Amino acid sequence: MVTMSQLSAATLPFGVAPEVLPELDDLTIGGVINGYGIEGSSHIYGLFAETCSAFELVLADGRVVRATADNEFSDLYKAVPWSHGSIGLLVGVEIRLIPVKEFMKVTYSPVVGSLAKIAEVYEDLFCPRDLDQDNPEKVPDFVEGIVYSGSTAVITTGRYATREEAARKGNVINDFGWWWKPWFHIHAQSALERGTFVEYVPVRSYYHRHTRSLYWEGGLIVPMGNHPLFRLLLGWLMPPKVSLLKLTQTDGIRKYYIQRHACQDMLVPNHKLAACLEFCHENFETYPLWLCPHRLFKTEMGTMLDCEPGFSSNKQPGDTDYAQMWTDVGIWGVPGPVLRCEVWDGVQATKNMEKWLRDSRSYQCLYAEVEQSEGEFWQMFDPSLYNAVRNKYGAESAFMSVYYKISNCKKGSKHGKKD
Ligand SMILES: NC(=O)C1=CN([C@@H]2O[C@H](COP(=O)(O)OP(=O)(O)OC[C@H]3O[C@@H](n4cnc5c(N)ncnc54)[C@H](OP(=O)(O)O)[C@@H]3O)[C@@H](O)[C@H]2O)C=CC1
Ligand SMILES: C=C(/C=C/[C@@H](C)[C@H]1CC[C@H]2C3=CC=C4C[C@@H](O)CC[C@]4(C)[C@H]3CC[C@]12C)C(C)C
Repeated sequence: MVTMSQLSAATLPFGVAPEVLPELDDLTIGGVINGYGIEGSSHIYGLFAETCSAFELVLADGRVVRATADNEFSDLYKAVPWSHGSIGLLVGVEIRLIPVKEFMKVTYSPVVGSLAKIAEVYEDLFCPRDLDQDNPEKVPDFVEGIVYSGSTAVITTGRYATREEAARKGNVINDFGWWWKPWFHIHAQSALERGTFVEYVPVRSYYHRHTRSLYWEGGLIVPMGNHPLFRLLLGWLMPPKVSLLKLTQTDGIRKYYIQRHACQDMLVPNHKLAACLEFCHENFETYPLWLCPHRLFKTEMGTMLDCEPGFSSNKQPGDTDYAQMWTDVGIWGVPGPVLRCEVWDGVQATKNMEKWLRDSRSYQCLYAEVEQSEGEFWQMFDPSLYNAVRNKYGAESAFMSVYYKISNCKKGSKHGKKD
């Protein structure tokens, strides 16, 4: 139950931070490990779970074990991410910390052109085609892309900077973490008019930059939330607690979100990004889209997700023998056809997306609505290690299987179809 906000507050006074710190204040360590956690530094370090060196778990038989990548419980260590609490209860975690500086030098670069051009510029900014593996300083510490329409995007890159550098004459310091400041994605969008600009941001405000507006979902819940007067007087109230929203969600709101709203993340290898953006445009036409690069590591044991088969012999910019460069495409908001009052079927759009992902050997994020069948789900994810670990540690008789926990088939029944 330790949150991302508590984590950064506890580590930054010592000049250190986790390698990957997902942006929303209230996400929990347990949630981002058993589900998945990502941030603009994941192109270097991978997903949050990969930055942890040990998990302490309570197993179905009551044993408390410490699992690491190379002890007798290494199978548990590999199987916990994406398992959604269906293997054991995570009660302790050892997280790797890195030394960090007090500021982030943020560069906002506008891109105008086709979706294919956006994908190309985005990729060039964090893994240049001439990437020299011996020159890692060419690679920024943080990267994210926000695609505002079928032809416009702003890619932001961040590099840690000292207080002295930030304070140098001519540099702009902008602490956009304050409640009266414009929401981050709106501020970033101004690069489309201003052109490329650079500013220095206190590092904690940068880490949590999407909290106040829940990326851009906050605008749907509080439509006037970014109005200057609202920000000035009531901005400190933002964001509404996601757990409270979930708890108070009525059937009507839930149906609206499933049928007339998109909230999905697609994980794709980078060389499929342009095709994925085209697919998103045809299937959802929802903007902005979020692009967050991350490395996916090849593992000997296999996990629920792994690199694309054959990637080592078909290496793309940024790939190594042991990790492939992927991107999380976040699709959150009201689809174009719904805005234009046209017919649009949210369930069908999700099914289309799941099929596209299965056909492309890519993955869906499981916090979202999952419509695919159990058989299709296990075509997308690799069940080998997951099933072996559940069987070996007695989880099968204690915890519901991940598919029944997260999929739509359980809705309406307390324990899911299988139970
Ligand atoms: N940048 C990012 O990475 C972001 C990620 N997210 C998504 O939000 C989720 C995290 O949200 P959060 O509210 O913290 O988590 P949730 O409470 O939604 O938990 C996510 C899953 O992990 C399980 N879980 C949580 N803690 C434990 C634990 N200690 N031991 C075993 N299982 C556990 C939950 O099981 P149970 O249901 O039984 O509680 C649930 O299935 C992530 O999984 C991610 O998909 C959202 C926004 C940003
Ligand atoms: C996974 C990522 C980001 C996801 C966020 C955009 C969504 C995660 C949880 C989402 C929400 C949860 C519950 C809600 C209650 C509803 O009544 C309203 C919608 C919502 C607030 C919904 C909004 C989107 C999320 C915050 C990435 C970054 C990996």
